[in-house]
Amino acid sequence: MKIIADENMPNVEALFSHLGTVELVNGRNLTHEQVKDADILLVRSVTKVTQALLAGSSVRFVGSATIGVDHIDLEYLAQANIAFSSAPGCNAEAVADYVFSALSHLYMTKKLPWLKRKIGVVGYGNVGKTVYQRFAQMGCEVCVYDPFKVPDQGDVNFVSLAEILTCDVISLHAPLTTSGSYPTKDMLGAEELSQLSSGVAIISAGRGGVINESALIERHKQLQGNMHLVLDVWDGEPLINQELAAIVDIATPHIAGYSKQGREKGTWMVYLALCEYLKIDAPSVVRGDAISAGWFASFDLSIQLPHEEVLARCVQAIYDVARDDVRLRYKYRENKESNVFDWLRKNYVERDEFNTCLIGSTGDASSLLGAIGFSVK
Ligand SMILES: NC(=O)C1=CN([C@@H]2O[C@H](COP(=O)(O)OP(=O)(O)OC[C@H]3O[C@@H](n4cnc5c(N)ncnc54)[C@H](O)[C@@H]3O)[C@@H](O)[C@H]2O)C=CC1
Ligand SMILES: O=C(O)C(=O)[C@H](O)COP(=O)(O)O
Repeated sequence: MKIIADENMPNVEALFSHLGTVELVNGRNLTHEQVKDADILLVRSVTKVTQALLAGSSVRFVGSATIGVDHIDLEYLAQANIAFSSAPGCNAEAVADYVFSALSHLYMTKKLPWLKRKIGVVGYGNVGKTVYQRFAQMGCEVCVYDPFKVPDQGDVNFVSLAEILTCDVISLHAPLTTSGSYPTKDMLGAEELSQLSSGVAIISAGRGGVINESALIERHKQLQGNMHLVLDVWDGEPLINQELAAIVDIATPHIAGYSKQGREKGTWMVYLALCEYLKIDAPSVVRGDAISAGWFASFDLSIQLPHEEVLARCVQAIYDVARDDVRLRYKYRENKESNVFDWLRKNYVERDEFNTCLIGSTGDASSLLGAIGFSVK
């Protein structure tokens, strides 16, 4: 059996080699020629899986080690009887960590006191729910907009998009969609952005294109720069709008989900799905072999203040989003080519999830850290 796999899937050879021959490829430039005699295709979000890529090939299973599926023509796969599996939720914790690292950065650099502000989350799927629940458990005033969720889910504070636009912090976790009753393409356009107040913080870690970038630049001008912007995703990746990158607080190359554990979970979930499709028992590889432990086993806090600075110091010890912003800006200064974006992603400096680290004391600060995603005793 021939398996073609994106070279950026961690552990792919170790996990899949017993099923067939694994050939690693650059997913961004994958061609029909490369896949035509493969049986299994394993991709990440940079490969457009379309009829043009697969028609006439022997591929019968496509696995995407990602949450988002906007790069996959699902209709074509169904019609061509090609099985498909993605990795729902694999990196939801990683994206939530990114959000809290971004807020920690805004606190440490601009003293933005987010704990007491009104927070709005867009999208209540695996990522949005994780982010929402972290804020809710911390006692923050948080609301969420998701037109596809019926507002009967316990005490979740579902609101309209108009209300989200009144929030002090807005975190976007909707997929990119261009059809249906609530398409997300340009969901935050000029009209919506005009509702935002001065001093708002926007974190965009869903998909590029959900915010209209020209309208965002314009609104930033109108507010005389009094907006805090954290962008992980961009319209037209792997190119990024340099005018926009220049005005944002944090610019990263679509790596919000790139924790070591999140990426490993993606490969692992697709591996289990393929074993199921092939009707074979996944051999004695247990989850613990496929998902790494973190570098810092635990922290013992000597301070118990429930304060953004205590949270920020712990968060930044595990993952400081500023390092990814600095790397991006440095690389683009050196080289303006489009491959900078993919280079940064391919050569990503590993990071762990907060949950790999145990907080070794009790009290207000440790319960907030538990809510933020750390493990607590
Ligand atoms: N930056 C990164 O590295 C990553 C980005 N993502 C992106 O984040 C998105 C969300 O991830 P998950 O929560 O796991 O996906 P999910 O599929 O579990 O949930 C998406 C949610 O968005 C909602 N939604 C759809 N249209 C909406 C609209 N117009 N307004 C508000 N909500 C809407 C859906 O009802 C659903 O509840 C993914 O589709 C993916 O594009 C995911 C992982 C990593
Ligand atoms: O899971 C998703 O959805 C994502 O956005 C991925 O984390 C993006 O990573 P790549 O698949 O582009 O490596």
